[in-house]
Amino acid sequence: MADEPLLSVRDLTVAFGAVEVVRGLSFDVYGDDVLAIVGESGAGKSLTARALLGLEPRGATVGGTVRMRTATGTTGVREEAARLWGRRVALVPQDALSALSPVHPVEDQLAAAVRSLRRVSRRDARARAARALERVGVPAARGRAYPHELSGGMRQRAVIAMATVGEPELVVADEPTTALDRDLREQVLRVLTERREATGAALVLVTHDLEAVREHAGRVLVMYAGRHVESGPADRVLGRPRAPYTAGLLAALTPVARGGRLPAVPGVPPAPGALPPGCAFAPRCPLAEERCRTRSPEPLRVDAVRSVSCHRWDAVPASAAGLFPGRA
Ligand SMILES: Nc1ncnc2c1ncn2[C@@H]1O[C@H](COP(=O)(O)OP(=O)(O)OP(=O)(O)O)[C@@H](O)[C@H]1O
Repeated sequence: MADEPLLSVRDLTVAFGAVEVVRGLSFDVYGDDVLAIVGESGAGKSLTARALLGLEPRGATVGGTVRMRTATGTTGVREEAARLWGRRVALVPQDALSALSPVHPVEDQLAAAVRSLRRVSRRDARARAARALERVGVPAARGRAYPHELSGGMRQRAVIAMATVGEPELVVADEPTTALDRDLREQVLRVLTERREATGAALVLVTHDLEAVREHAGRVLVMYAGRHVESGPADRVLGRPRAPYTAGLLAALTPVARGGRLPAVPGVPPAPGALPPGCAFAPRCPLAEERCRTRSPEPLRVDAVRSVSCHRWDAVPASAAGLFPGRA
C-alpha cells in the first residue's frame, strides 16, 4: 500500500435543506486499495460515493474536501470531475441502464468513450472497444446489441468495461450488483475486481454484502446514520469488530439469522431529520449507557490502522453472537 493516500476525504457532509444525511465523514483511499463502504439502507453510502465525484443529486449541498493526489500535486476531485471523467475517476452505478444510452449498440458507446479519451482512429477505437468487452466477458457478437437487448449481468459487465477503458486511477462502484441475482453478483464483482487489478486502479465499493467485502475488499468503512462507525483492514474489522453496530451486521450473516429473515440489527435506523442526541445507534445498542445517549462519539484510533466511533468499543465481546445472541 502506498504511503500517501490517492484520495483524501475530510469532513464530508451532504445535506438536503437543513437535514444532513452524511455528517462529517473523513477517510483515505490508497492507490492499490479496495475500500468497501457498508451499512444498512439509508446510511448515506451512495450519497458519499456520488459526492466523491461531484455526482450528488440535484438539491444536495456538499461540504468538506475531496482531494486526489496526482503526479503534479493534489487536486479537488469534485471540482474537476467533468474534466477528469473516465481518465482519472469513473463511476460504476447501481443501474447499468442509467449509464448507457438506449439508442446505440454497446460497442459503439465504448468506441466513442475510447475516442473521447485517446486520439485513435475509428477503426482502432472499435477494435479496442471489442477487446475491452471481451475482457469483461461480453462476447464479440453481443457488442452489436443495444443495452435493453442484453441481460442484466451482461449490461453491468459492459458498464464495467466503459468505466475502466480509460484506465482511471479511481473507480467508484455504487452497489454495482444490487440489481442482479445472487449467482451473478459474485461473477460481476469478480470481473470488476479483476479489471481493477489489471488497470491498477483503486476501488471504492459501496455494498450491503459483507460476504463480498470479505472476499474482495482490503479495507472497510462502516457507516451508520451518515457517520463513520468503524474503519480499518477488512479482515480485522470483520474478524473482530470493535463497534456494536458492526457486530450486529455480522451476526445477521449467520445461517440462523438468514433463515429467519431477521433484520441485520433489531430496530431500524433513525430518520435523518430525527436523530437522537448522542450516538445515533444508542437506541438499538445493547451496550449503550448514559454518555452514549448524550455525547456523539468521535472516531478514535484504537491501533495503527483502525478507527472506531464508539464510547464502548473496548466492551464489545470477541464474538458478534455475544452481543446479538438472538441473531447468531
Ligand atoms: N435526492 C434525495 N433527496 C432527499 N433525501 C435523499 C435523496 N437521496 C437520498 N436521500 C436520503 O439520504 C439518506 C442516505 O441515502 P443513501 O442513498 O446515500 O443511502 P444508502 O446508504 O446508499 O442506502 P441504500 O443502501 O438503500 O442505497 C437516506 O435517508 C435517503 O432517504
